[in-house]
Amino acid sequence: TDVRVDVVSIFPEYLAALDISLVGKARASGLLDLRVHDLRTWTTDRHRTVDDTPAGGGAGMVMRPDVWGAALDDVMEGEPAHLIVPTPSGETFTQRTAEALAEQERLVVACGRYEGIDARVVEAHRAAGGTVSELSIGDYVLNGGEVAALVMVEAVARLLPGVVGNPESLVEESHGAAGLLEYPVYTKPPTWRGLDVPEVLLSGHHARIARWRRDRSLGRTAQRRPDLIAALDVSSLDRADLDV
Ligand SMILES: Nc1nc2cc(Br)ccc2s1
Repeated sequence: TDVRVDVVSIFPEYLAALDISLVGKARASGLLDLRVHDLRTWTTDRHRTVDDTPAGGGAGMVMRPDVWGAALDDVMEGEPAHLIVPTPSGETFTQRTAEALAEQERLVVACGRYEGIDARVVEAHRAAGGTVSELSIGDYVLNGGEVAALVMVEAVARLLPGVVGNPESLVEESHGAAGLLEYPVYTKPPTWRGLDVPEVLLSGHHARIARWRRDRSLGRTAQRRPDLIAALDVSSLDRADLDV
């Protein structure tokens, strides 16, 4: 069944990038029903106010629960959609998260700005029986959730059957099932600016090529992401890999 994704933001034009390329094709082909909404649609005053001062004081502004509540009620149309709230204080969004979200039929992404959204919006959704994921795309602070929404929607959309032309290309990739980083890739010409493609890749020996690639993935992962080595499911490596 097709996936419906609704994104609510005060900068809906930020999400226009999703009209391009893969996600754009998925939308055009009906695989992905992506709708973007302007939060200010649900404001109640002449100034279309979405924020107010933080309870307990402090700098910045907080997004109002009443405006968000009205928006999410409308967007969800009574259906129990999974609510995603990008936030620097969220759990880290990983490829595993993307795989889990790609199983959902409906996703609603609430893009916060300022210091965030009044916590009661998430609390009310849970109290109404809804599910919520508060997710961060990394340990850096953005100015709002829109960039995170772009990242998450793309990461999920490309996992939907039919979105990526060749599903094969989904198998071998960084952070894939094996949990390793990708090996370096080459194409023609065999020599370029005095630099050669590694001989083994031109040898036609598929077992050797596979071994070279596995070695390079392991080496790269150990070098750049030792944290992934710790998490590595050793059983996914065949014996030949271990006598490195
Ligand atoms: N890493 C992230 N930073 C931010 C900042 C704001 Br403001 C909203 C969402 C996110 S996700």
